[in-house]
Amino acid sequence: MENIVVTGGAGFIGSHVVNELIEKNMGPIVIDNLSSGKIENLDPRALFYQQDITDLEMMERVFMLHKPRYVFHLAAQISVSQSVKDPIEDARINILGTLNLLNLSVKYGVEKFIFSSTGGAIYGDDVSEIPTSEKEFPKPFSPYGIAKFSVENYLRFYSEQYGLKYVALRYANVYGERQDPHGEAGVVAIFSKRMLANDEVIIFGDGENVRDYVYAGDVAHANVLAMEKVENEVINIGTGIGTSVNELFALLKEITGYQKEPVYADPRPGDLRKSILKWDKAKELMGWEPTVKLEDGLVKTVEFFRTEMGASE
Ligand SMILES: O=c1ccn([C@@H]2O[C@H](COP(=O)(O)OP(=O)(O)O[C@H]3O[C@H](CO)[C@H](O)[C@H](O)[C@H]3O)[C@@H](O)[C@H]2O)c(=O)[nH]1
Repeated sequence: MENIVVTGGAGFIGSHVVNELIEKNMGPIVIDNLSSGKIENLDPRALFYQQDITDLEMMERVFMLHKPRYVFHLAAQISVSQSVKDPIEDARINILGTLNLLNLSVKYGVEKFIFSSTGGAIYGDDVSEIPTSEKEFPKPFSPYGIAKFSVENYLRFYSEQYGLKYVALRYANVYGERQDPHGEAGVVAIFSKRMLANDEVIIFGDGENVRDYVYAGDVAHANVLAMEKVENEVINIGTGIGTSVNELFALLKEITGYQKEPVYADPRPGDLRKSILKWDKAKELMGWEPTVKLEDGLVKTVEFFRTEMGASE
């Protein structure tokens, strides 16, 4: 069996990638420091190292031992607002941690490096077209987006200099089972959990900010297709469909049976007004398309939180 490393495999999106690989009988080796990932997220059939990507010595041991053919890199400092508060820490993990993995990938002969980048945080607000394609030159507005774009540039360098093949996937707003609703996580997880607990739901601003919500299972599938079908490309992964926070609230209200009205609060500083991604390139190059409609994905997500909350009562 080919060895495949998934960093961040105990995290939200990473655990979906792990599941998809296991379904395909490609049991992966997971590296995760459990800073935001959880052991419960992880399929027990995956081989697990609780290690930090910034620890070069430990990373080298894993690479030396397993000589992976493919690396899916999803471990990251995931909070945009945290990156604004502490750009150095964000860069330490998201840039320097990634460079550790890139150096080791070259040294130990990794065939392809599949990187989780961002669509929402990379293009910024001032775009020439919405839905936005990969042709748009990135103008990231946060240290988080700057770090992701830096890594994309390093990937190009490593491929030209050392022949390391790569794919960078720029995700829209990913939602689904196992998203962590605490702190800075995505709006779908936050709203779902609050509605199920009958807590207040807060909408920042007027609720007309628009996002492109893509289901985590579809994102996981895009990762596996990227491994199999393309090289040295940057590819958007989204649905091309925009949904406002007010619309999202209404959909989740219906699904959960929530009775309260939302509480409108001040706009969140730095929030984009509108972000929607074109996904034609993903279709063209690797035959990917979003398969789970938002309504259906929300039902699955709410079901997950309902079960999880029931289990912890
Ligand atoms: O309690 C909340 C939480 C969010 N929102 C609104 O919901 C929309 C989406 O916010 P998210 O925090 O879910 O996501 P962002 O669009 O800010 O996206 C950022 O946060 C995401 C977290 O899932 C990803 O990291 C993504 O890459 C990054 O750009 C925004 O208009 C936000 O103001 C609310 O109204 N109430």
